[in-house]
Amino acid sequence: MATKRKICNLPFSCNKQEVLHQESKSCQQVKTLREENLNVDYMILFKRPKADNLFQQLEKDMKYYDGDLAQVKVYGKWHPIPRKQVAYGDDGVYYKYSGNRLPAKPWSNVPALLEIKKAVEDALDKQYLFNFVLINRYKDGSDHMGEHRDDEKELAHCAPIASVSLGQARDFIFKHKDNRAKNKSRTDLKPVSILLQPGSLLVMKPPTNTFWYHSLPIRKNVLLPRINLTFRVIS
Ligand SMILES: O=C(O)CCC(=O)C(=O)O
Ligand SMILES: [Fe+2]
Repeated sequence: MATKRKICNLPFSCNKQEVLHQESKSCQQVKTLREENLNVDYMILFKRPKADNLFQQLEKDMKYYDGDLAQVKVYGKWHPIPRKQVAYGDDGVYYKYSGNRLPAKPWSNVPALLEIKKAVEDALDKQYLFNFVLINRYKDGSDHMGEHRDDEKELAHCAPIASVSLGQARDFIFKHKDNRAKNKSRTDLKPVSILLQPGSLLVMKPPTNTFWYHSLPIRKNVLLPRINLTFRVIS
């Protein structure tokens, strides 16, 4: 069974984004991405060759979903996902995502996951204990993830989503909900792009996912695989 735990060590209000993250002693440099209601930090968590070594361990040990769990529902229709996906986490935790109910496999099946989770929690000054990670593997630049917000109600509203990238660097793009194809009422809020390097940690803090979509677009010139791990707190 999923256990309930105290999730927020600090009081959070959407007007006080600055309380959520203090720079970790282990991180040299934090790049901050700030826009209206966009509150994102970026840092290198694992240097080479450590990042390459973790990538190889995950390639060896990770078992991705197949069958129904490898599909997503878009506008009521099921499609194969354009990448591979799996979730790991605490016993009994699951995540409802794009029409699927993803049950977490045990952390202990993949020792490198526990090491990465600890490094992420340390980088965030142990303010959050993550009980779930969604993992996506992009075999090359044709695999991708469309524009979405991670705003499911099961996600603890006060906690960030901590995204670790390994393998090939890929572009990642934020778009404000009021400056997308169908609604351009805020054209002053331009898309924000960042190249996610191997070994990097991107911390998407509230209220980013309420206001900004993000995507990993197709990049035909990318020939090598990438693994992304989004650590989450499911309440
Ligand atoms: O692969 C990435 O960097 C994006 C992953 C993502 O947005 C997600 O898992 O929700
Ligand atoms: Fe996402």
